[in-house]
Amino acid sequence: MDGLVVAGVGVSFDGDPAVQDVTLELPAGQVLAVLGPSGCGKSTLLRVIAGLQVPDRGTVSFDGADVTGIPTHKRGFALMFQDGQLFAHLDVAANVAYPLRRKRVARAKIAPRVTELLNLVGLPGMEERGPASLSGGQQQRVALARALAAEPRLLLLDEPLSALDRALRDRLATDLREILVCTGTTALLVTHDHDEALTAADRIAVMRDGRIVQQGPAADVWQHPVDERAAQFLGFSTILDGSGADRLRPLLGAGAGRRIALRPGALRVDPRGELIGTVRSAATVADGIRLRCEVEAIGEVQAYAETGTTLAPGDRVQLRLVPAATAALPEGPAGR
Ligand SMILES: Nc1ncnc2c1ncn2[C@@H]1O[C@H](COP(=O)(O)OP(=O)(O)OP(=O)(O)O)[C@@H](O)[C@H]1O
Repeated sequence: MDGLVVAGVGVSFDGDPAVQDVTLELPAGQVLAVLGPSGCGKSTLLRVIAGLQVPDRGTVSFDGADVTGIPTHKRGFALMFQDGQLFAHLDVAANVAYPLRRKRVARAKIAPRVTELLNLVGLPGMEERGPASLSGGQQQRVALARALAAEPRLLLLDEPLSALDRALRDRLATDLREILVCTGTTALLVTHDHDEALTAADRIAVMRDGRIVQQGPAADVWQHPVDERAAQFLGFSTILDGSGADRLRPLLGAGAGRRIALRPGALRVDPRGELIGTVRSAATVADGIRLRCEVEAIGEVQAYAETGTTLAPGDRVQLRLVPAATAALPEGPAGR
């Protein structure tokens, strides 16, 4: 297969397994997000792929060739970290040009390429700025331009947006996706942020306790979390079974399953809504009014109303279920 194949990789530190039997596929030209909580082994896995960590077992291959024993600088991969790690003493142009100089690209070709890369990441005309004069988001854009400069066969991104605030992170995740797609870059991103993973990636692998518990196209993983813990990690806030799931199943149609996961926006106040709830609390948030509602046969759930709606504890409301914000969970015990 063209692209990255990780097969049976394991790494232990002093006998404690950090990565266990990880197998991953990333087809050329696609973006894979490895999504998992802090300490699950994401960075260790990324370091193995980069060649910075020797695995105890397993192999890393790229475009059909085993690269497990190849040193980092000979893999043709690029790395980008949470804090960009720009060279503070070099201006933006020199930072972006750094990999080109190392590759001994002809001097006359470097300046136009730097201009092109800065345009690509949305920083036209910033060549002479110093890293310290840039915002956190701008610094990450420069780091991305630098990582892309040498046209890596594979771009490895370790929590590239985690140091940024939420609004900026959302915008940059969208831009990152566009930039990776339009340059045809094969990229692997590790993150603990499900929104970032869904925005940026074609494929998602969910990692937990050193293992990949689920992987596939982003939409499949999103719609069919493998278990309850994966669902929670993917941003589903409520898991219903028993009478709660029975009440919702007719609203979801065939294939709804016996356990149903709801995202925070799955229930909306709507006069045509099929469910009746009693408001327990209401709080104004950025995108509307967030309610806790008691719904018969379901219990207390989160719901949203449009900004400007006046609601108080004790009010009766009709709630509409948004099927796209639900997922079917497999039956059986909660995830490990
Ligand atoms: N060089 C090391 N020596 C010893 N233990 C390590 C080393 N690197 C990582 N570990 C341990 O391996 C486990 C996985 O760490 P890793 O950094 O890969 O997780 P992570 O998912 O990337 O977490 P985070 O997002 O917090 O960085 C942790 O228990 C960590 O303490």
